Amino acid sequence: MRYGTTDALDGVDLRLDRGEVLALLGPNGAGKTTTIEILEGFRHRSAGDVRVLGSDPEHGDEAWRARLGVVLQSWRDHGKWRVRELLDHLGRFYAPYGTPERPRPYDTDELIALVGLSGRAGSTVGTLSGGQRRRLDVAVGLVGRPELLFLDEPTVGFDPQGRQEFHELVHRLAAAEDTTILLTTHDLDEAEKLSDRIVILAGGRVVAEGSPAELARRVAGADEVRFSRDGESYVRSVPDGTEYVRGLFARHGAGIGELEVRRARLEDVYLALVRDFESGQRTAAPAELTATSQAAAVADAAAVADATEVAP
Ligand SMILES: Nc1ncnc2c1ncn2[C@@H]1O[C@H](COP(=O)(O)OP(=O)(O)OP(=O)(O)O)[C@@H](O)[C@H]1O
Repeated sequence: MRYGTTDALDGVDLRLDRGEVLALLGPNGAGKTTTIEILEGFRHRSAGDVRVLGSDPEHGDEAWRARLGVVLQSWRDHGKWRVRELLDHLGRFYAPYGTPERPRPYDTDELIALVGLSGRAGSTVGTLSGGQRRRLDVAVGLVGRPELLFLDEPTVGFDPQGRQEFHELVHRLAAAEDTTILLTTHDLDEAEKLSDRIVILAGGRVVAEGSPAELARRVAGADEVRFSRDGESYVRSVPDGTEYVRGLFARHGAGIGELEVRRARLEDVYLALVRDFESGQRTAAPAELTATSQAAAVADAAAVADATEVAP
């Protein structure tokens, strides 16, 4: 994807399997939104091959579109509609595309309950709080019971309880409804909790890819062990915390106190990778992290060259 003379995405190659939850992470301007807008068919790519649910998004018809759910970063209109009315209305567009396995649309009240808006079903959209508005955005994305759901920073403005309920919803959608989910977030804890696989973009390129655990293992001296002995405090950075602690007790037994083991978190890997990238040390994913799974392709994006934009 090129804007003018700037490559916003270069050589991005990704694949999602049915029922998989993939999180796209990366600093501001990394190319996350551009990637998902290309996959949604909202943006003409400059070059490269893309297949989403078997079709090129630029040529996707209504029946194809009905199988997708989209939650954009922000969406402001319909202020005078009431929550139930709006979802009822939008749901009607999906009715012709229902199948026995995937009845469309969702029952409106069931959907409202699913996103935790039952108390506001009769309220006008303009009177919702920021977090409630975001829940409605998620409901709009879900109303057609999508097979593939795009979520661009879905939990911005959610309170902790809303966030947890949303995480449960995502797990339920992926497990019970086999919904494939591609999400972007700046919340690394959220990415770690929600996703089967994480792709980290920086400067329009994939700089790392793997499960949260695989990525966490990438940090050298991954575990941090803190303890005290004879009144002195120690901090050690070691590859395997369990083995180190075993040795510690074998040598010093009851002399060890205040033990704390901290495993490497996704946040450590993420910050290290982005720092490397920004200092010019890393421009592409390490080979061992780029192997992707072989199962059915849902989305495949690649890019370089010249571009025009289409309105969503
Ligand atoms: N319509 C546009 N015209 C020109 N450049 C654009 C356009 N849209 C995005 N860009 C540029 O493309 C790059 C990627 O932007 P994108 O919005 O995809 O990043 P992002 O990873 O989603 O960022 P954020 O985390 O801030 O949402 C940025 O450098 C941005 O300035």
